[in-house]
Amino acid sequence: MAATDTVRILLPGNRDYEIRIGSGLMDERSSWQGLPKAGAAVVVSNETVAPLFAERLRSQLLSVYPRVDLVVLPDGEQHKDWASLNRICDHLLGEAMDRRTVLFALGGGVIGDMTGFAAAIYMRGVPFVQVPTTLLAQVDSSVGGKTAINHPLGKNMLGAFYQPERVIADLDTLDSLPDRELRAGLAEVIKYGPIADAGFLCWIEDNLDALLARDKAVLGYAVRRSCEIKAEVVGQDEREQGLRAILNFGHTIGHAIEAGLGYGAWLHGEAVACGMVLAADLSQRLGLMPAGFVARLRALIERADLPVQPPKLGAERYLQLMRVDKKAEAGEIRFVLIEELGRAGLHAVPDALIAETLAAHGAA
Ligand SMILES: NC(=O)c1ccc[n+]([C@@H]2O[C@H](COP(=O)([O-])OP(=O)(O)OC[C@H]3O[C@@H](n4cnc5c(N)ncnc54)[C@H](O)[C@@H]3O)[C@@H](O)[C@H]2O)c1
Ligand SMILES: O=C(O)C(=O)C[C@@H](O)[C@H](O)[C@H](O)COP(=O)(O)O
Ligand SMILES: [Zn+2]
Repeated sequence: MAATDTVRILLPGNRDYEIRIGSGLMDERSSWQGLPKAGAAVVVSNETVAPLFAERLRSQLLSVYPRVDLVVLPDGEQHKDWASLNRICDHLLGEAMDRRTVLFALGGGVIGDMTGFAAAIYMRGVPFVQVPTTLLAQVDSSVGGKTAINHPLGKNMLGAFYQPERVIADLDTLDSLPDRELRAGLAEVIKYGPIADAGFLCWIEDNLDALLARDKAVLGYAVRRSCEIKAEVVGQDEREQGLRAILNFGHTIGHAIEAGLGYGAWLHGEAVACGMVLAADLSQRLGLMPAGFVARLRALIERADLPVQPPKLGAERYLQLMRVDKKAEAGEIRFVLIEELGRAGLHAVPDALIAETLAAHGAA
């Protein structure tokens, strides 16, 4: 078994938690020791992931908690909604779970975001642990405490900042992940290069084939470096008052694509990949980056077999969707743009330039 990597996220008020990354962590007793004590644990998962891992997790947790329940939700981004959130809350209340109860999010980002939100609001807050089983969740969504559900009018519009007790990223769980989901996760890995670490972008370019071939050591490094970058950013700006917005590179258009097409039509990572190409293009149009950067990022995204051509929703529809983006202020749409390789910032972009860029990419 490979060694476990631990990334620690340090937060204001002397709060911190560990992100443990490695093979076989699910079946390791120490993964589940030292968590808050409770009379019960509740594992939240979905119809796809529960049959794969829930019994293994449950049997480990039974050595720590006297009772371990399982809540199984329908699978899919279209179910990241009130109905699913209510199902978690209904179970907790129906079983009279007290405020010490520990929730375990077993699955991808959809389960992680919803379980975290349920933990944030149940009895005004119970502890929760992230057990991410997709690449996307291991490199991004399980870390940093953004929890949410979607609204038909906008992505992740209802949620809370609420940090987990620990993240257990068992690389072996990725063995069963469909290729399309692996590629979607790579979009968020690629994101970290332009916004924070030019060297990591080169490393991804050099190792993309190994990542796609699921080389465990290479995947492990991608997860660790991604978590290190995210932990560093979130540690400085937990509630997105400034710096943290850089993690939204590619998301302004990405979220518009997801909501505009209906949740689940494109995967989150696919929408972000395409959104990064357009945001890179905007960075060039505003004179921040040379054309070579746009071509380089686009080539990498294409090599990862991720989409670079946005759906044709029309400029007006895109603008309407982006006006409810969380980064928008007073109707002004703001994008995370690349300022130099490894550095990004938030920029207000005029509607006309956005429309021009969308048209240039066949989206208008
Ligand atoms: N909170 C954050 O900071 C943050 C960051 C990035 C993304 N997100 C959110 O995360 C979500 C996307 O997450 P995702 O890409 O993990 O999608 P997902 O949770 O829908 O999982 C993708 C698919 O893979 C399946 N799956 C999960 N693990 C598996 C495994 N080991 N083997 C086989 N199948 C498996 C799932 O059932 C699902 O069908 C979006 O809702 C996005 O908004 C949140
Ligand atoms: O953690 C963050 O901050 C991010 O922006 C990470 C993103 O990859 C993620 O998709 C996040 O959920 C988007 O946040 P939102 O605030 O735009 O909903
Ligand atoms: Zn994202």
